[in-house]
Amino acid sequence: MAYRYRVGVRVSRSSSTAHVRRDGLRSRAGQASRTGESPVSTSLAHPGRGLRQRLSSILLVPLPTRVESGIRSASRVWPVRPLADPPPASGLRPVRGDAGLPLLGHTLDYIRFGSGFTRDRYQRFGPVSWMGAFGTRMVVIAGPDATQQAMTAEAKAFSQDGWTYLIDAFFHRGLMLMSFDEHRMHRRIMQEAFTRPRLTSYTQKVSPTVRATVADWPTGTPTRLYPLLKALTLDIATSVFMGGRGGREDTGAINNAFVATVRAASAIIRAPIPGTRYRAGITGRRLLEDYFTRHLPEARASQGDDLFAGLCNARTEDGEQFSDDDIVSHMIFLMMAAHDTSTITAAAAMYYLAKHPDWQHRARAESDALGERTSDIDDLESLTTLDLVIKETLRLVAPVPIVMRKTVRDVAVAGHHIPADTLVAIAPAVNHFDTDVWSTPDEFDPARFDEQRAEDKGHRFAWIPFGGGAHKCIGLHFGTLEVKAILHELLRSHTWTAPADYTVRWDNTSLPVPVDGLPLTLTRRR
Ligand code: HEM
Repeated sequence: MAYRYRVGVRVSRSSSTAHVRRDGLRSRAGQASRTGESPVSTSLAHPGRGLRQRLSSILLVPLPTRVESGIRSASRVWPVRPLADPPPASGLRPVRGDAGLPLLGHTLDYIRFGSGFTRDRYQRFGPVSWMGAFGTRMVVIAGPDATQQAMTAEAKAFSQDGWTYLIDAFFHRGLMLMSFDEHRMHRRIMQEAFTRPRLTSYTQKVSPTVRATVADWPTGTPTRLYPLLKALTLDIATSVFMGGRGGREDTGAINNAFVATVRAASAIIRAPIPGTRYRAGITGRRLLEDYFTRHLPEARASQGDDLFAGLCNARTEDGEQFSDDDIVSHMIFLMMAAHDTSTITAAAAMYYLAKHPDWQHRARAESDALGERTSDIDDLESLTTLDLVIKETLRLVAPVPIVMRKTVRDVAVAGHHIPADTLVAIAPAVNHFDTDVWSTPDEFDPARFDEQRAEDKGHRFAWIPFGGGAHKCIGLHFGTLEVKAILHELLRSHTWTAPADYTVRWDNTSLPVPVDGLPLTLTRRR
């Protein structure tokens, strides 16, 4: 990779080829420089091109409120029908819902309105409904009671094949795609790579990467923070997950492969036709398999304290361990599971802290009190204000707003009959706004999580950004620590602001990402 931007900044000192342009755009294999395009010229200062970049999809074009609510109402015009008749004398009700547009169903409504759309349907149909989406029909389960029932009491009726439908082609044999006994066995082995001593070593690697990276971030002008954070979390993953192995390879290509696999999950055309998102996802998967397979022998031979070596050496008391193929598949899934979710959380937290300077100030006071030293796991765990801020951020912007399942037999949820072999989307993000649990749920109010108010304790399934039951996120502690380390370092080194009239919009094409890359203005403190 022997190209340079005319005006650009190296974002990371730890990755050799990961370049991010001054406006926060990650390089796409040097395209911009080869075409002679100045990176700064693509910044917010140039409305024409900026517009194209800001609108990640034509579906997300901001519209006047009247038109927005018109589009929302249009999603309600379709005839409502029962999904299937309940067994006679069962006392169960049919699941009601509608198919939406031919083929597309309600896919476009979801992309545009995200959890706003699922909240609408919850109000309209209650905790169990069905809709057409992603070329098929799916039941949506939402609300704390129904979610709890599906994820715990009736969990045996739900396999992970709902995920298989959406992402198996790209995340084949990731832990989240496994069900029942096989899942239990793989999870037991993987748990060995997530013990407290291992988390301590992973966390140790995060702060130095963050410190080195954010020192180079542009200041004094609106900068798209999301791509910068995404590059940073990829650098962190390279260090924590790979122990620096492969650090000299084209991290830009690896990043693009991840982006392609994640985006392909919600592709409307679900066949590998050239030029489609789906095809790009398949190509990305191949590249990632090749990448991890190449580095596997070295990771196997090492006793390293990175996650890759951790998976290679993980062994249960009964001697169960992963095969080479397992490790490659688990690494691809883990990198994806950790990378986007942490980036979204860090970006959303930065947004809320910009909009609520009182909380930024309060969190900074705690970070400053820790002093200059590189924070370890105990330091990060002591940052209680950031705890509240991160919890509230995960409530308002759940990085995984729906989790997928498939029924393996007929099952009753909240008194509704769901037939066997039905695709199911459980919607945690709806629970996060339930007015039975949360006061003024649309407001950013981190103190709702403090010991006095403890609103989250109102229901076991009120706050479930990491899911619940057997598949609850295995990386929830590491994910939280990573986001904390990023915010902690940023609070110490910078302040940041957003214009008073700025409101972020989220693109829900796959996991939620800020449509405009999140332009915030950083100011260096020292
Ligand atoms: C803020 C960060 C994160 C969020 C919000 C998040 C969210 C979730 C959710 C909702 C699930 C449940 C999926 C389901 O029920 O089907 C899940 C599962 C999972 N997550 Fe995370 N995650 C985060 C970070 C991480 C990190 C850092 C890692 C790895 C280092 C990770 C690895 C996994 C794995 C392996 C699973 C599958 C668990 C299983 O099926 O047993 N996640 N995550």
